[in-house]
Amino acid sequence: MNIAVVGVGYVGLVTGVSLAEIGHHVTCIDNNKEKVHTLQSGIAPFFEPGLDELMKKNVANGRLAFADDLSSGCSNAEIVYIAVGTPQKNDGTVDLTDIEKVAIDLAHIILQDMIVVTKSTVPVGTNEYIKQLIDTNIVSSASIEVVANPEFLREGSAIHDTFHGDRIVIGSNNEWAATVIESVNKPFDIPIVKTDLRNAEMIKYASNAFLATKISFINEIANLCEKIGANVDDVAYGMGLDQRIGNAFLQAGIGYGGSCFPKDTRALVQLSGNMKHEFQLLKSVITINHNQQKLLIRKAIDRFQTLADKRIALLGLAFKPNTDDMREAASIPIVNELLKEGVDVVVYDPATMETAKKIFLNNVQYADSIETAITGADIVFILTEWDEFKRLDIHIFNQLMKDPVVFDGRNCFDLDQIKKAHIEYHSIGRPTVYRKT
Ligand SMILES: NC(=O)C1=CN([C@@H]2O[C@H](COP(=O)(O)OP(=O)(O)OC[C@H]3O[C@@H](n4cnc5c(N)ncnc54)[C@H](O)[C@@H]3O)[C@@H](O)[C@H]2O)C=CC1
Ligand SMILES: O=C(O)[C@H]1O[C@H](OP(=O)(O)OP(=O)(O)OC[C@H]2O[C@@H](n3ccc(=O)[nH]c3=O)[C@H](O)[C@@H]2O)[C@H](O)[C@@H](O)[C@@H]1O
Repeated sequence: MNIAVVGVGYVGLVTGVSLAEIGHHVTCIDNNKEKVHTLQSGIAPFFEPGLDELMKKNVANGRLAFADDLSSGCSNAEIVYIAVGTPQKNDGTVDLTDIEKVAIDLAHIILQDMIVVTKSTVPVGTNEYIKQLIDTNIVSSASIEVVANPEFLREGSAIHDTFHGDRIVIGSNNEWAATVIESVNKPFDIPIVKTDLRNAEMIKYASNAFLATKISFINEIANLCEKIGANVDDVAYGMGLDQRIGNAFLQAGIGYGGSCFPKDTRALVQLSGNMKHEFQLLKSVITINHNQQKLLIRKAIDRFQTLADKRIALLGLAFKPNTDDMREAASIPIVNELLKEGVDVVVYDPATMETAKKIFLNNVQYADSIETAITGADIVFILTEWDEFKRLDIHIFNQLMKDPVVFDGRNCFDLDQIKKAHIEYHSIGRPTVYRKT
């Protein structure tokens, strides 16, 4: 089918490329001309494993194109996907400005009947609002139907997730539109859940909130494990074997970040508040996460009393490995707090250095390798579990630091391995390993 995708961010670009890969003719549209220009020159505007190859392949076979203008980009489209951002406002509610703009702009250019599919994460009721906005502003006699098709991909494995997802949710109050979108997605060969608009919107928020809850839960267990002398990795393994619990999302650490869990959990708390329903559990999940992000600093202050004038090397700035995204990464509050404590901060990340420079400016030093970062450091904080860190020969800390003290916020190393090295090692929810004297 002929499909237009509006918004070429993580979700829009991956959606457009994947729909082209399964045989549709897709035009990806963005109002950021620079982004479109970059895409037209064959370069993806962000790092995502496997995306470049698939993008180039489908541009070359004529199924994928890019446009910076809604009208020309949608000229042949039978279906338009909306994948623009839905950021958070200061009060925690969702900012629907971009969604509203796309809906009204579409109403001005739609000339033939069309299905409008929302990929963006939007509060319950938004798809009905989109239909109402288009219906009241439409200039032609065409009619539209709306479908909520929330996205479940993860950054860093977006292509894999799209082709091997657990389910595709198709929400519509119109059976015909739902059936068309079901057939569009059939080649993915992934179980399809057909439901109504509100259920589909709620499935997305409930899923993200549940995953965030799992993370805060295991982090609380980790904090308790430290106090009672247990090891959270072993505890999580033992819990996860129970299929009712499952082993995914039980990795203890310094909390969740990224462009979605923090925003979507706050939005759901807000949405419940609007319905005069206090979502106590989710509020606690958010508070636990907030505290967890600063855990390494509390541990370091307990250990050293003051961090003033210490040189601390941060390994990892991205909110998780395999992405150059630092949105709501734990590294940001950690750096800000360390600077307040008077710490001399040096940072290294395999993918986010350019982004980091825009955030931390001249307030930190930027290293071009792990070795440069840790040379002469008093303390190392590990904030992201990049493979590059997990594969490190841990003796490197002895070689390049005087009295190596490592605070690992992602449990990158096995404790038995650490015991063989001559370092002091603090991790999350596991016993501290002290240097042999
Ligand atoms: N990033 C992720 O991993 C996931 C994101 N989501 C949701 O998907 C939505 C999009 O997220 P991202 O792709 O991360 O956003 P993003 O911020 O990376 O990209 C949004 C794009 O929309 C463009 N845009 C904004 N207004 C426009 C307009 N009027 N016309 C054309 N283009 C316009 C922007 O220039 C930008 O390129 C959000 O609602 C997010 O919550 C859902 C699942 C995963
Ligand atoms: O709505 C969204 O945008 C997406 O949000 C998450 O995807 P993403 O944010 O890309 O990354 P995750 O792999 O879920 O990790 C999120 C955060 O949780 C942390 N995390 C994850 C898993 C875990 O066990 N422990 C843990 O601390 C990660 O370090 C990271 O900071 C969801 O996993 C996707 O299904 C969803 O589509």
